[in-house]
Amino acid sequence: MTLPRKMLLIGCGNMGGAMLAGWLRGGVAPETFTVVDPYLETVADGVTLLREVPEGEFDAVQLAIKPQGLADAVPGIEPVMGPNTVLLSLLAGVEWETLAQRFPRAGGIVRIMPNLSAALGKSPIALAGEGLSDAQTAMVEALTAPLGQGEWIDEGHFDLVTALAGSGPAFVYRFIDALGAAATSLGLPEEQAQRLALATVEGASALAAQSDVSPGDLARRVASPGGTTQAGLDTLDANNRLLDLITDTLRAAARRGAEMAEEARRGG
Ligand SMILES: NC(=O)C1=CN([C@@H]2O[C@H](COP(=O)(O)OP(=O)(O)OC[C@H]3O[C@@H](n4cnc5c(N)ncnc54)[C@H](OP(=O)(O)O)[C@@H]3O)[C@@H](O)[C@H]2O)C=CC1
Ligand SMILES: O=C(O)[C@@H]1CCC=N1
Repeated sequence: MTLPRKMLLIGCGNMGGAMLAGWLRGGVAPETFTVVDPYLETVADGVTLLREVPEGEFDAVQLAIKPQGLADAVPGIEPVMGPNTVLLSLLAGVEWETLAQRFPRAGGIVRIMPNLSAALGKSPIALAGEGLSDAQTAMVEALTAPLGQGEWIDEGHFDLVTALAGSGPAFVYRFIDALGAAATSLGLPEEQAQRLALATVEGASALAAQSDVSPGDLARRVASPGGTTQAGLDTLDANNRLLDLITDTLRAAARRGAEMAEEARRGG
C-alpha cells in the first residue's frame, strides 16, 4: 500500500466530500489532504482548506468539480501538474484523451467513478487510465481501498458504468421512495411506509451482498408458490416491465455521459 504523501482535492462537494470522509474514516492521515473549494466552510481537523490552488508538489490531484466547470478551472490547476503528479478525475463523461490534452504535464491520468457510498467504504469504484507506472497504479489502488471495491475497466464502458455505479444510488433511492409512496397510496401512514421501505431495502441488499446465492435465487426464496410475493413479482416481470424500465434508465444516463464527453471535447 503506497498512499500519496500529499494529495490535492479540487472541489469538495457531494462526491469529493464523500471520498474525503471515506479516506478519513479508513484511517488515512488528514494531513495528507489539501482541499481547494470556493465556499466550503469547514474541513476535518488536520485537513488544509484553501480557496485557490496552491504552489507546490502533490503526488495526486483529484478533480471533483462539475464537468461543465472544467474549462474555466484548467488554467488555475494546470500549473500544479508535474511528472510526479497523478491526476484523478471524477468528471462524468470527460474522456481520458480530453484530460490529457488539458493537462499535458500530468505524470499520469486516471478516470475514477465512485458513488456516495464511498463515505462508508462501500462504493464500487471504476478506474480507467493508461500509461501509469507500477508505482502510480499501486498508489491509485491504495487510494481506492478505503472507499470500497476498485475495479479497472475499459474506458469504452465508462459511460455505462457511470450510469450503473455512479448514478445507480439515485435510482435505488427512487425505488425506496416508490416502495414507500406506493404503500402510502394503498393506505399505510406515510411515515410508517417510508420507514418500512427503507428497512426492507437495507436488509435485502445487506443479505444479497453476503449471500452465496444470486439475487434472482433470493427472490425465488422469498416467493412461496401461489403466494403474495409471486403475485407481486408477476406484476414487475409482466412484459419485462421492470427490466425495460431499468434498461431505458441506464441507456438515458449513459447517453448523457456520451453527450458530456462531446461537450468537453469541444471545450465546454
Ligand atoms: N454526486 C455524485 O454522486 C457523483 C458525482 N461524480 C462526479 O463528481 C464531480 C462533482 O460532483 P458533485 O460532488 O456532485 O458536485 P458538487 O457541486 O456537489 O461539488 C463540486 C464542488 O466543487 C466546487 N468547485 C467548483 N469549481 C471549483 C474550482 N474551480 N476549484 C475548486 N472547487 C470548485 C464547488 O463549489 P461551488 O458549489 O461553490 O461552486 C463544489 O463545492 C462531478 O464531475 C460528477 O460528475 C461522480 C460520481 C458520483
Ligand atoms: O449525475 C452525474 O452526472 C454524476 C455522475 C454520476 C453521479 N453523478
